[in-house]
Amino acid sequence: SQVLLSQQCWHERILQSVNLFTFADGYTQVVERLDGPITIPESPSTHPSLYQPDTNDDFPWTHPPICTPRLPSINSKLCIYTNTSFSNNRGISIFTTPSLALSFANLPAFKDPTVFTSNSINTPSNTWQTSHLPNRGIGMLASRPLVFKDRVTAYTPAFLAFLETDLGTAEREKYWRAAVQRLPKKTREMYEGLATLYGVESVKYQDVVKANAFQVEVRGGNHLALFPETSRFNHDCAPNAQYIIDPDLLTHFVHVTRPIKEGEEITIAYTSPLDTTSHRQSHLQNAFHFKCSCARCTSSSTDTTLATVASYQTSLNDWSPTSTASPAMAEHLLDLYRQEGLEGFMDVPYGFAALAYSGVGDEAMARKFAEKAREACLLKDARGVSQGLAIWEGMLEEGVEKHWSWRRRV
Ligand SMILES: C[S@@+](CC[C@H](N)C(=O)[O-])C[C@H]1O[C@@H](n2cnc3c(N)ncnc32)[C@H](O)[C@@H]1O
Repeated sequence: SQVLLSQQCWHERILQSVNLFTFADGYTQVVERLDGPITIPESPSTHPSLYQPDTNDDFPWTHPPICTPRLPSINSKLCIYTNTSFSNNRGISIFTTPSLALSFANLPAFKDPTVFTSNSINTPSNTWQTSHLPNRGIGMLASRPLVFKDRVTAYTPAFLAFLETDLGTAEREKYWRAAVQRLPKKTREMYEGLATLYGVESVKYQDVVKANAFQVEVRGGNHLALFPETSRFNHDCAPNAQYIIDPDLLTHFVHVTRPIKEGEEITIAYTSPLDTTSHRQSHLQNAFHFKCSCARCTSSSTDTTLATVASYQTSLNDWSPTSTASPAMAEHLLDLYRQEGLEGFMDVPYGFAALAYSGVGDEAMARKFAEKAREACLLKDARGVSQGLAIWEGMLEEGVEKHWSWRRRV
C-alpha cells in the first residue's frame, strides 16, 4: 500500500536531554539529602543469597546488586548490576529493574565474550585523537583522511541507567555514584573526567550523564547510556559523521558520512538538523548549555532551504493527478540535502527519488535510489527495525514493477 515518507530511519532518540534535576529550585533538597548513606554490601557478599540466584546461569554480575525500594511508577525496584570483567575488564554498571537485568544478561553482549574482539569493538581504530579546541572543550580530530562509511568509533557504555522520575536528585546521585565506583579504575576515571554542565560536585554523576548520555532502548526499557570515549564528539548541525546504537551488542558506532581531512574535527548531531535554526539553537542551549555557531546556524539561508525541502517533500508525497512531483524535483531535493551537509540523513530524499523514478516507469533509476535509501537507513538502524528499511527492502525484493508507485505518474 501507498506510504508517505516523512520520518528518518531512526529508532533511537537523539542525544539525551532529560531534565534529571532541577537546580534552580531543587538545590537545597540536593544538599540536605546527600548526607544519608546508602549501604553498600562488601564484595564478594557475605550473603550469597543476596546476589547469587542458585539455579540461574544468566547472572553475569560480579557484585551483589544494590537496590532501591519499589518505585511506584514502574512497580519495581531498581538495582545496580555490575560486571567488572565485561569486555576484557572494561566493565559495565547498569542501574535497572531485576527483570531488565535478566534481559541484559541474555544479550549477545553478555552471552558471547568473543563478540567484541571479533567486531573490533572497544579497540583503537587509529582514526581519531582528542584535542582541546577553542570554545568547545575537547573534541575528536581525524588522525588520517577518512571517507564515507569509515568507522570512527565502536564502544560499549560504562554505565546505563533506567530512565525514571521517581527518585529524588540526591537519591539518584547516590545510586549512580555507587554504580560508577564499582567499575574498574580506568573506566571509572574516564567517566569522572568527562565534561559536565553545572560543575556541582554533589550531583557530579548525573551532571556527566546530562552532558554526555545517549538514550538506548533495551527490551522496551529506556535507558541513558554513557559511552566514555564517544562522549568527546562535539555537535555540528551539518555533521560529518553519524552514530548508531546496536542494542544487542550494546555498542555505539560512529561512521563517516562525507570525506574528512586529516586534522579536521569529526562531529555528530545532538539535535535534528532538519529542525529550524531557532529550534535547534534552543534545544542545544537548554539541553547542553552552548550556543551553536556552526555554518548552518550562522547562515541566513538555512531556514529558507528547510522550507523548500518541506514543500518539495509535500509535493513528492502527492500522488494525485495534479501533482507537480517529478524525478527532477527529487534530484533537486537530494542536492539541497547535500548543500546543507546532511549526507548522514539521506534516507528520505533517496527514498523520494526511488519513488519518483518508479512513478515515471524508470526501473533502473528507481532501483538505484532504493538501494541508496536502504544503505542510508542502515547508517542509522542497526537491527533493521525502522519502517523505512522495510519499504526499500520490499521494493528491491519484489521488484520495482510490482511496487504501488510503478508508473503512477505516467
Ligand atoms: C558530549 S560533550 C562533547 C565533548 C566536550 N567538548 C568535552 O570537552 O568533553 C558536550 C559538550 O561539549 C560542548 N560542545 C559540543 N558541541 C559544541 C559546539 N558545537 N560548540 C560549542 N560547544 C560544544 C558543550 O559544552 C556540550 O555541553
